[in-house]
Amino acid sequence: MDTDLGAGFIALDGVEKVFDVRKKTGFLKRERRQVRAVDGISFTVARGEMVGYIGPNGAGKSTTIKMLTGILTPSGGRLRVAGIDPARERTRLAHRIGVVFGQRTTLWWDLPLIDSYRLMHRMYRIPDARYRENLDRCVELLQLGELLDVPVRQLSLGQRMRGDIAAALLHDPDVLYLDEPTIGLDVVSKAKVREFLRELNAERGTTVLLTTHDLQDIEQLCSRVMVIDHGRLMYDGPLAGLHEAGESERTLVVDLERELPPIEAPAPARVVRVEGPRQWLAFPATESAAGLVAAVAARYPLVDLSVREPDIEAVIAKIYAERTSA
Ligand SMILES: Nc1ncnc2c1ncn2[C@@H]1O[C@H](COP(=O)(O)OP(=O)(O)OP(=O)(O)O)[C@@H](O)[C@H]1O
Repeated sequence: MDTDLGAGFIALDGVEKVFDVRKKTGFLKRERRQVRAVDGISFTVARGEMVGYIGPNGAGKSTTIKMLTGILTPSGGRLRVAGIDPARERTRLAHRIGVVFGQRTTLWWDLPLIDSYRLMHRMYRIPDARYRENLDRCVELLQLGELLDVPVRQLSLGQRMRGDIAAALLHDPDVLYLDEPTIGLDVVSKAKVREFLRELNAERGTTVLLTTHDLQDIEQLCSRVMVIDHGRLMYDGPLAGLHEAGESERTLVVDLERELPPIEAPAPARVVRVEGPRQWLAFPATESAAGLVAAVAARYPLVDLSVREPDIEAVIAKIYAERTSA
């Protein structure tokens, strides 16, 4: 199917990326191998959409993002971001996009945060008034006020991440690529980052493509999710549909007052593990936990309980197994 590249703000049509890998197999002997990191991907993202782009390790997510920023040139297919061919006009595109890689920083390690921002102000030739306005807004919403004079290496991971997100937004990009923006953050920092992204999207209409292993990032931010595996698009639709496609389950972890036989839970919930007074009950991710919690609490002496979200890798693995066996 030929995707109309004019239709989406981000548009890919049959995009491929093949890496030539040379592996040493002996003295003076090398084997050449090709890795199809992205294997014919087509999708469009409308302006202002917030989309999750997920998949297991090595699925091809980073390679896709690198092609969308112009860092890598596709081996085949066509792509456009804001009407621009990224590989051909990387510098022009740089003024339209912001990128945050959770595991790396674009900030200068030894400089106070504000100095990195001043450097970006000049690098991107951001008009003074716009720079001021964007900086003030980010400082306020991301609570960076007290951190501006602190060298980046002294910031905590959560503070550094907020600093990085601000850096990606100083030039007012139309598109923001986020690669694992909440990785390693504590619950409070995660909430702050998510809240900020929601506001950014609602107020500015920034288009966001989000890569994450944290299903809650997607749940709280994205109405649409794309799943990629082995360089191919396996699923494109709402998150709820992903749960159904993968028939995923959540887990209710129950701490009882004492060791007891497995809890008799209302079907389809069932006990999947017992360890002393702690029991694990699996139930469909599409159902609310409230009914199950009430049923258990009415009959058993509880000390504590918590709900665990389905493991995203497990959901994807199930989808993949179903598609390949179909
Ligand atoms: N520069 C490169 N040279 C050779 N192979 C590469 C290169 N970059 C990526 N690959 C390979 O391409 C495949 C896809 O990698 P990619 O980094 O895009 O996956 P990913 O979905 O981002 O994974 P992760 O979640 O681990 O970051 C992997 O098999 C990887 O080893």
